[in-house]
Amino acid sequence: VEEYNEIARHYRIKETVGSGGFAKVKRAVHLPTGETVAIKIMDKVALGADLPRVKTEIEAMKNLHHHHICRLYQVVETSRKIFMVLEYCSGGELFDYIVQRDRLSEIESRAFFRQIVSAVTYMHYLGYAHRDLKPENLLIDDEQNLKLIDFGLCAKPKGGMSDQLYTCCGSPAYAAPELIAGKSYMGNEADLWSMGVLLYALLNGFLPFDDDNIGMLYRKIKSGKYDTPDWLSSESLILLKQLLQVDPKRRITVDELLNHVWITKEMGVPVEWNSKYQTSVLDDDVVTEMSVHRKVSRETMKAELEKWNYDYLTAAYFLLLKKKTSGRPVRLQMTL
Ligand SMILES: O=C(Nc1ccc2c(c1)CNCC2)c1ccc(F)cc1
Repeated sequence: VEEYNEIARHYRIKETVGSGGFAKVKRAVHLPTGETVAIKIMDKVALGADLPRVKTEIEAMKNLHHHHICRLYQVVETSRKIFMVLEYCSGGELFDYIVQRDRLSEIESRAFFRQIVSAVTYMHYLGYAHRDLKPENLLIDDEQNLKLIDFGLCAKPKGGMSDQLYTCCGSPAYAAPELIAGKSYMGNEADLWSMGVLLYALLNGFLPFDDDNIGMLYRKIKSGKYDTPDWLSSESLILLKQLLQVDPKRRITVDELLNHVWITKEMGVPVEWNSKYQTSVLDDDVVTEMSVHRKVSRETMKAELEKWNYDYLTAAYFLLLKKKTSGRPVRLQMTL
């Protein structure tokens, strides 16, 4: 109970919308703005050795501001719990979306895959590799936009993307051959393989490499051989072949992917991977509303906000900004 007091002061917690390994996710309402959020709740004792993964995820999300990456609004840590207040994605997981439809058309797959390419290119550009790309980690918001989640395994090698990574991680069915071979591997190259598995899942509704026996699964991945159902177009087959290249050095790169003929087909333009969010400059309307509401000067409020503490102020700022971009009034309802 006292664990929740801290969070309950500003949020009305609603139903559980997901529960994974060591986290439970609940829908909640941010009381000062009325906006809906998702709160990921973790128990530090239950986390055990996985606690560093949560710290990794929090630090990464603080630096990743992109319209196809789930936004972190606030972090609350009590003696026993960690609460991450995140962007709510009412459409749930892409995984369930595909299962409900058996498989997606090439046109719908292209629309989603371009968003994934946008998010992953942005991450790679900032020196991060996700390393756990799969449909369960892609959520759909209320405008059919994909939002990438779960940065617990992402890596930002010290020496930039050229640094090799060693830890084996992620979900086996999406893992690149070089990763399961235990060799050193490049995070961005492994992400490209996983994107190939993702594209295959979008277009077919099942996985290219699958087996209940982990040894058999690894053999299939290393073989690089997968079925090619007759509904796949020749262009789709070509792109899959370029992504699911067993040799990482022969695999397509994100730069080649951005304006690939399959990616631009009927869209006419390459993938725009730059973030639409402008976080370096504070929004005037939001600063005004917050400074008036807290009865402080704009300068004081700006100075507080620019600390980016990911506290109630950061959450109120981002959620007011979200209201503004969605065309809703930039108003705070109660004392912060
Ligand atoms: O919003 C989330 N999940 C969510 C929201 C709504 C629904 C679901 C998940 C699944 N059932 C349909 C409704 C969510 C957001 C961030 C996150 F890290 C994890 C989960």
